[in-house]
Amino acid sequence: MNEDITYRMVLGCKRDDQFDLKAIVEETSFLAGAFNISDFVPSLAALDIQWLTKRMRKVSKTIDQLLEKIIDDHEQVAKTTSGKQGKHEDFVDVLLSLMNQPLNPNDEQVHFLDRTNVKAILLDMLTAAFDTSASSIVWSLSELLRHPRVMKKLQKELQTVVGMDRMVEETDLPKLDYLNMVVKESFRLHPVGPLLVPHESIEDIAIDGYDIPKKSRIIVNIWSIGRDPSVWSENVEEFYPERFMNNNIELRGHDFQLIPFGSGRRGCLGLQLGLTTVRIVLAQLVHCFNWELPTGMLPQDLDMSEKFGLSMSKAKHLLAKPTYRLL
Ligand code: HEM
Repeated sequence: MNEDITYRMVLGCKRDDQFDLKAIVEETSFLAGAFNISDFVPSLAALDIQWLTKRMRKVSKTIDQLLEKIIDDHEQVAKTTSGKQGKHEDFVDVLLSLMNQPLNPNDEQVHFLDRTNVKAILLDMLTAAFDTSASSIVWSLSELLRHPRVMKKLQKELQTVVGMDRMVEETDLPKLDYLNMVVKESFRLHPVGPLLVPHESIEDIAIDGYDIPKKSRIIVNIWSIGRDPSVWSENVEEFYPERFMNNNIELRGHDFQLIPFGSGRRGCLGLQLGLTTVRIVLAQLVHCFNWELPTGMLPQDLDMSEKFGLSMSKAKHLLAKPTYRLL
């Protein structure tokens, strides 16, 4: 489902079965976050002893073919619909409309965007959008399966606010306070970007007695912040959404104890979309279905190990049996 949403949202088209987007994005994220010994011993780079460069070349060729095809298709459609009224424009169309525009009216040679830039932006959006929402939903549902009390309470809220004769809609989301707390609690324990993306300090600064010079590479470990008892309290390892009951801690980057989307200028630009996707999909899964773990498995036995990469997903797939529950 997430693959379909991403295709439509970023590429403005239906899924192309010729390409396995999930595998492409997973391989790209793995390679981007992989430990590369040549970063520390540059003289080994030419040997490519971990075969990372070889794999990167292979995946980059596949990505290029996919993006070239998407751009070609959009250019074809643009030619045939040019000048027609009511033409629907998607994200790729907007980027293409900016392609080859002069950045400076007095200098025709320097362009705002070229074809390579367009492909890079599309790849950035695909990798940033694809795994993040899906992983967050899997983590949240897994925590609900491990905590039947929370699952029941959430189902009760959905039953009261939405009823049992229709599905949850986006307009219901502001009324679903407990859902909001469940999602925050899940992001606290399982941020899909545990180290955000590397930032750079723009001025000299001292934090807690440590001097950090201007232009330092800054890695913010939000995974640790989310599990720091001095920030949250003693029951920090427990999945307990009620901790958000009487406070205004938000996910938008103002409350530094909870920044799963980062903060500031380089924070996630898909925050609103990602958050809405996680909330609506989780709400529908919990509202439409009762969930059971495989026979004999107890909630506390559910494996919650993490797979570390550029994004942090669950190491083992979640297996659970749904039973439809709406009227
Ligand atoms: C639950 C879903 C998502 C989560 C948890 C998430 C999380 C993040 C995080 C932690 C960062 C790095 C921020 C920083 O270092 O300060 C980021 C960056 C980014 N995200 Fe998301 N994201 C999600 C969904 C999306 C979606 C749906 C899109 C696009 C439609 C998107 C586009 C981006 C982009 C383009 C950046 C890079 C921004 C920059 O470097 O300027 N994200 N995201």
